Amino acid sequence: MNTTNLKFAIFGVGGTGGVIGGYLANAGNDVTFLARGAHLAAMQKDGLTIHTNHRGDIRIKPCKAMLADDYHDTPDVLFICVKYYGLDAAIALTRRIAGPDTLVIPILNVFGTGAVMQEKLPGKTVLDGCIYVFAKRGGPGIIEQPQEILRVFYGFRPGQCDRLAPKAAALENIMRAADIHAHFTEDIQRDALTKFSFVSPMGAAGLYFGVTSEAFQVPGEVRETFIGLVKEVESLGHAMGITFDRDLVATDLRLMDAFAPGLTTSMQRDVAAGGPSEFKGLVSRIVELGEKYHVPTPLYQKINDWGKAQGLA
Ligand SMILES: NC(=O)C1=CN([C@@H]2O[C@H](COP(=O)(O)OP(=O)(O)OC[C@H]3O[C@@H](n4cnc5c(N)ncnc54)[C@H](OP(=O)(O)O)[C@@H]3O)[C@@H](O)[C@H]2O)C=CC1
Ligand SMILES: CC(C)(CO)C(=O)C(=O)O
Repeated sequence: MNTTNLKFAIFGVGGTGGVIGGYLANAGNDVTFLARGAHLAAMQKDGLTIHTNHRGDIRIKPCKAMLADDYHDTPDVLFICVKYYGLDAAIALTRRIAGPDTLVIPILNVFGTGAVMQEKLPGKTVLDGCIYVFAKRGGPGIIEQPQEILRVFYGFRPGQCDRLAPKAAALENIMRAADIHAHFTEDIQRDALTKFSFVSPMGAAGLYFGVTSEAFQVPGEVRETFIGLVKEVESLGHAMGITFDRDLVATDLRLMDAFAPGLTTSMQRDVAAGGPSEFKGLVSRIVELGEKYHVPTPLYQKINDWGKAQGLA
């Protein structure tokens, strides 16, 4: 298995896919961006530009970009970077293009996405993953990344065949060389739920109170609700048999307190834009899991009921 020159395909070139693919391509890797519409047309004509606040503009030109339907190669690594409501298309694409040696890595915020995909894709290797980044699409061909944070975790779930572990380990080095803080972790469920324990409470409370990052950084109802939601996720994790390697409340508060003012989660931005959102995967899912594992989730229930009344769930 050649792990020195990996071929990457990125499905979904928005905030996350644009940054992962853009950094990899900028470091000289072979990256194909699978996109659509005016964004695709702009990438094909003018390349992909990532505006960052910490290292200026990153420009990928020429940029290998095409419609997913036009991709007929077999990538070594396929990053799935669409929203949860785009997962059916991701599953169909993976079924068609992933080979026996392809690592498929979904980085979605919705905990458990890899297992959901794997169930529908026997014979493929779908890991689980998550990402810490703030990024969104600007105009066509443009990604905005206003914060420096960029960490990607991925790994095999317990019991999953890890025949491709050497390739997954090589990937970690390739990503690090591209300035992506990658972690090929031995406990992706722990690490993905740790990430979830931040983004879900921030998104849920942010929507419920209609606030952005600075409101979480001062004592009061917003911060207390955030802490309460983190604790509910933590209890659920314990009930699911996950052992965390850190205090989630302290970790999540530290992360929150370091944020610039005015930041929101991608779910909040989707709701603000009036389109579909990941509310079901990020909020309702915890209520369902709470019922399944007999863990009380009163704050999630309250916000879920509110979200249902708003038409979000
Ligand atoms: N953005 C962020 O800062 C973070 C996001 N996340 C999570 O990462 C996941 C991805 O989010 P994000 O990157 O923000 O999402 P975006 O909406 O920014 O990007 C998704 C992209 O996928 C494209 N897409 C969807 N379906 C197809 C298709 N069939 N063919 C081609 N392109 C397609 C969309 O195109 P179109 O616009 O045409 O629909 C869009 O450009 C989510 O689970 C999110 O919660 C996690 C951490 C941070
Ligand atoms: C935690 C956060 C806010 C940044 O990684 C995120 O995941 C999101 O915007 O969806």
